[in-house]
Formats: sequence, structure tokens, C-alpha cells
Amino acid sequence: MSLSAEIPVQDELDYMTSCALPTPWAQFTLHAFVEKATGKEHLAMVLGDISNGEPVLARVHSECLTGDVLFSQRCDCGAQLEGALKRIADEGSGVLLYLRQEGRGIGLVNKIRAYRLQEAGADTVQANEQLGFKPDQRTYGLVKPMLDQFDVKSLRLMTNNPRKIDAMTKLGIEVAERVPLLVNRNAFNQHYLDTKAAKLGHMMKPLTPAPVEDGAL
Ligand SMILES: Nc1nc2c(ncn2[C@@H]2O[C@H](COP(=O)(O)OP(=O)(O)OP(=O)(O)O)[C@@H](O)[C@H]2O)c(=O)[nH]1
Ligand SMILES: [Zn+2]
Repeated sequence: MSLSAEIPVQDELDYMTSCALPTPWAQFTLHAFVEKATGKEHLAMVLGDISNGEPVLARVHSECLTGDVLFSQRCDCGAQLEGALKRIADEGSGVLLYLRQEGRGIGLVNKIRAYRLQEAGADTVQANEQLGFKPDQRTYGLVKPMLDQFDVKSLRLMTNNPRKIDAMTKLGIEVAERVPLLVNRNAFNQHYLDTKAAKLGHMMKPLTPAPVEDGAL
């Protein structure tokens, strides 16, 4: 990429720079943005031609240091990150936005506090509320200027979260297709995933089958 691309392009964000990022699955280009209001560094991993007007295979991933980096099995984040990058590599093009909204927007220390409350019996939603937060504090406004940088207007979005799809639509980004991302259900995260499905609307089949009603078979 030429240096002339390294200029501020958006009100909310500065586009900073890029480099090649070899991964086990493909060589992506890593683009760095800085959010003006907070100084947070947000990332885009791009593979192939995503500016050709076709819907782009995409993942809008929220930071989860424990899951993405420290191999935590409490959640499905690390496996979703890997699964999304593999799928983009398999298809030969796509984009992964890595948004620094750790702990559904409450930050790492508060997420650890929330985990501690979950160890005492709260579920993931109750734990946030006990700490004085909404169940999900995330916003997605930065997705628009990040995608504008690559002239992307339509997504094949890898997610199970209907609120993420609504947020894209409200930003004027078309979600041409939802691509489910169901990975790494395990003994440690099944209650968390079932709570996401029951209370946060995530589109996931519960692990425990619903009771069969009389006469249903
Ligand atoms: N506050 C809080 N945040 C959590 C917890 N577990 C994971 N997270 C954070 O939740 C975010 C990921 O959200 P998820 O609900 O797993 O997934 P999603 O992004 O809404 O939906 P998908 O696109 O389907 O993955 C990351 O920022 C994690 O750090 C938890 O128990 N409490
Ligand atoms: Zn996680």
C-alpha cells in the first residue's frame, strides 16, 4: 500500500498503516485504525479483493483477551476467531474487524469481576447487571468508517448475534447473508452459550434438548 493511503479519512477514526500478516491459514493484510475519542487501536484483517462490489465474507469480532489469547474455554471467542479466519482463507477473500470492546464493552478487569460473580452463581447477564452495567455495552458505529476504508457495503456476516445484524443494517451496511459460527461448545461454556441464546437472543441450538411433549412423537 502506498504511503498516500496513510492519511486521516474519517471523523471518528484515523487510518494509520498496514502490513502483511502471515497466519497458519493465509497471508492477510493487517490494517490499523485509531479511534479519536478513546485512542483505542482497532484492526482489520483483509484477504483478497474485498472492494469489487460483491457481498464480503466478514466477521465483526469483539476483543476477548481471555478467549482470543489465553485459550479460555469459558466462552467461544477464540474458536470463533480462528474459525472465521479459516473460513475467509478457505474462500480466498474476506475481512475480519477486531474491535477493542473487551468484555462486551465493560473492559477486562470488570469482565474478570463478572466471571467471579458467575462462579458465585450469577449468569453472564446477571453478573453484568450486578456490576452496574447493561448486559451488553457494545456499540458498532466504528464498523461503518472501517468498512468505508475498503469500499465495502454489503456483508456475508459470520455471527449468531441478531443485534449485530440489526446494528449493521442501521449503519447502512447490507447483511446479504448470515453465516452461522457455531464452534467450541464445551463443558465449561455450555451454560454461558445457553444464557446467550436465552437472554441475549443468539441463534444457537441449546445443548439440552427441549422436553418432548406428550403425543409429539
Ligand atoms: N461481560 C462479559 N463479557 C463477556 C463474557 N464472556 C465473553 N465476553 C465478551 O463478549 C464478547 C463476545 O461476545 P459474544 O456474546 O460471545 O458474541 P457476539 O460477538 O455477541 O456474537 P457472535 O457474533 O455470534 O460471536 C467479547 O467482548 C468477550 O470479551 C462474560 O461472561 N461477561
Ligand atoms: Zn470470550
